Formats: sequence, C-alpha cells, structure tokens
Amino acid sequence: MADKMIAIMKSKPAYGAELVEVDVPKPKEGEVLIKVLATSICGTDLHIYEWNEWAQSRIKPPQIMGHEVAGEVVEVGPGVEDIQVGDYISAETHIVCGKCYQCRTGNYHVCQNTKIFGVDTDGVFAEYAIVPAQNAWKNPKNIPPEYATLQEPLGNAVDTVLAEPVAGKTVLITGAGPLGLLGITVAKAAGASLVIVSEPSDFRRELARKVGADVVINPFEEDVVKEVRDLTDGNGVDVFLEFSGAPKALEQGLQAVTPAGRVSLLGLFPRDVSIDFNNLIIFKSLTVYGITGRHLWQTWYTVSRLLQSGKLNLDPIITHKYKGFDKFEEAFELMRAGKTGKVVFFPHRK
Ligand SMILES: NC(=O)C1=CN([C@@H]2O[C@H](COP(=O)(O)OP(=O)(O)OC[C@H]3O[C@@H](n4cnc5c(N)ncnc54)[C@H](O)[C@@H]3O)[C@@H](O)[C@H]2O)C=CC1
Ligand SMILES: CC(=O)[C@H](N)C(=O)O
Ligand SMILES: [Zn+2]
Ligand SMILES: [Zn+2]
Repeated sequence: MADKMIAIMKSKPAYGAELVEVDVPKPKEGEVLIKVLATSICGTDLHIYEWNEWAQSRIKPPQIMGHEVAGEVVEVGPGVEDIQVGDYISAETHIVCGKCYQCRTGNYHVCQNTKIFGVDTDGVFAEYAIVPAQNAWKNPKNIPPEYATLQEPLGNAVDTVLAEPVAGKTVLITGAGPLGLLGITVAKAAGASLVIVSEPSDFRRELARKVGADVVINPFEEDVVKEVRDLTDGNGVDVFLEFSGAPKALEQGLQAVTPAGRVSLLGLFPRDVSIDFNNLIIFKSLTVYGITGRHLWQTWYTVSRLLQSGKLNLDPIITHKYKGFDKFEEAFELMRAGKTGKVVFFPHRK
C-alpha cells in the first residue's frame, strides 16, 4: 500500500480548500484505516469550504475535510476486535462518550460530549482515512459505494420522516436540497399517500419530481398554504417536514399542517425565528420534533434495510460523480450555486 495519499485539506482559515499530498495515517488504539471507495459532500462541508461564521467558530485548520464515506478496512489499530481487514464499512459521524446522561439513557445522538468526525477531526475527503472503530458501520456487500456513502445523511432524512409512521399520510416537505430529496424518497418508500414539496429552485423542483414527489410548488410564485389545503380537502397535511432552514418555509408549513398533525424540524435557521406559537402550534395541538444526527444505532438499521429493499430512488439525487478529487473546486462551486443534488467522489477510480 502507498505511504502517501491525496486529500482535500482545509489548509487555511479562509475561503476554499487545497488538494495536497500527505502521509497515509496510521491507525491508533481503537481506530481503523480505510481505503476510501466513495465519499460525498454535505452542506456542512460547504459551510467549511465557504468558511462561514459557524465554521470559523468550530474548525481548526489544517484539517482534511469530509465525513460521508464508504470504504474498505485495510488496517486495524491496537485493541480493535470487531472490525477486520477487508470489512466494507461506512461511518457514523458523531463520536459519543458513552458516559453522559444522554448516552446512558439511550440518546447517543445528543451526547453532551459529541465530537463530529470530519468536523472536529481529520475527515474522509482522501484516498485513505482513519475511522474510530466505535463509529464503524458494516455494509452488506450488495450496497454500491455511491449509495453506502449516503447512509449518514439518509439517517438524518429517516429520523425526520419516520419520527412517527407516515403510511397513508399526506406530507408537506419544504426544501428539496440533498436532504429534502432524500426525505422525499424515504417518505414514498414508507407509504406516504401524498408528498407535496415546496422548493424555489427550478433545478431542485425538477429533481424532486424525478425522485417521486407527487406535487411540487414554487413558494416564491404560488400560495403554498392554499395549494396544500386545496390538495387535502381543506384540512391541511398530516405531516410537515422542514428541510430548508428558511423561516418563511417554517411559517408556511405550520399554517399548512392540519390540527393535531406532526412536525419534524431538521433545517437549521440562519438566525432566531419569530413564530406565532399560540395560534400555529399550541391551539393546533401539534406534535413537534427537533431532529439532529441519527439514533444509534436504530437509524442505521432502518437506512440499511430501506437501501436493501430497493425502494429508495437515489439515482436522480446523485447528480454529480467525480473520479479522483482533481475537480473538487468545480464540485463545491456547483453545490454552492444550488445546481447539484448529492455529489460523490471516487478517490481511486481513474
Ligand atoms: N439537524 C441536523 O442534524 C442537520 C441539519 N441540516 C440542515 O438541514 C437543511 C437541509 O440540508 P441541505 O439539503 O444540505 O441544505 P440546502 O441548503 O442544500 O437545501 C435547502 C433547500 O431549501 C430551499 N429553500 C430555501 N428557501 C425556501 C423556502 N422559503 N421554501 C422552501 N424551500 C426553500 C433551498 O432552495 C434549498 O434547495 C440545512 O438547513 C442544513 O443545515 C443538515 C445536516 C444535519
Ligand atoms: C454535522 C453534519 O453535517 C453531520 N451530517 C451530522 O449529522 O451531524
Ligand atoms: Zn453532514
Ligand atoms: Zn455522551
């Protein structure tokens, strides 16, 4: 195996990143080294690339970027027993402590001491990468790497959509970015009877249709609440899934969801949001879920089973595939322009 590798490095506290050649890392106690077969860009990686306020407050350059991955274990560090060389794995990004109140009560996804792999540590936008063995997820061999790398964001979508059952329910999704698109296919696979999607980007509304949305609405040109009510006999939808992080979308969704309906909030808002809690939540007796991360490890089982069921329509969502990392800047700029779904790199394919 090579002793040097190519990686996308956040080398400076400034916009952009660099392609660098670095030493292939050695796995320490409790770590494994993987050959990266596929890795994909998350919105968080874009924040780091753009070096926004959140990134400046969290990221310590120089650091290899990326946290969505599928790879083959090529070396295991001391003390690792349940992962072997040759295993095909993906990785949960939250490195949890196992000792705090949340971990000890089964809520690892909100561990008080969470470190995020690829955010607080070197990541996977590289030919090889270190993964904490406790974060490794063994993949069935029949899941292609371009799907396996999407399991981490699919976990966010599954926890958002399936906070409660959706079979036979009417659903409004606001935001058809990569995560909203994953939400659409999860909702359809799980039996939602009507999936309405509100998304201002023409490109992403078209993607939403291809993925399986029943109705798509441009919130900048149409009355979302009226459209939703017209489509649901005046009642409003049973389920509102917020995937945009847009305050206007939140308000529209709370108006469009039927009284006693269910709301899941995944989108992160750019600032504090003012909402009429009395009339939009309390007097409507809504059930509202805040969604973050993935339940460990229930969500990973659900995602893997949905993938193996063949019911997820992922191909339209993977809009860009790159062999190697040479064109990574193009990939980030296209994503920044909202002209992509999920972007996947295959570091070793020529
Ligand atoms: N809670 C969590 O654990 C996580 C939350 N997130 C958040 O989830 C959200 C979705 O992630 P991505 O798909 O990567 O984000 P994205 O920014 O690519 O997609 C958001 C979409 O919302 C659309 N949008 C903007 N204004 C809208 C409006 N008024 N109505 C409807 N749609 C509107 C945009 O056109 C865009 O397509 C982001 O806010 C992201 O920060 C992402 C990962 C984990
Ligand atoms: C921070 C991230 O982007 C990550 N996907 C997560 O789920 O925490
Ligand atoms: Zn992410
Ligand atoms: Zn903990």
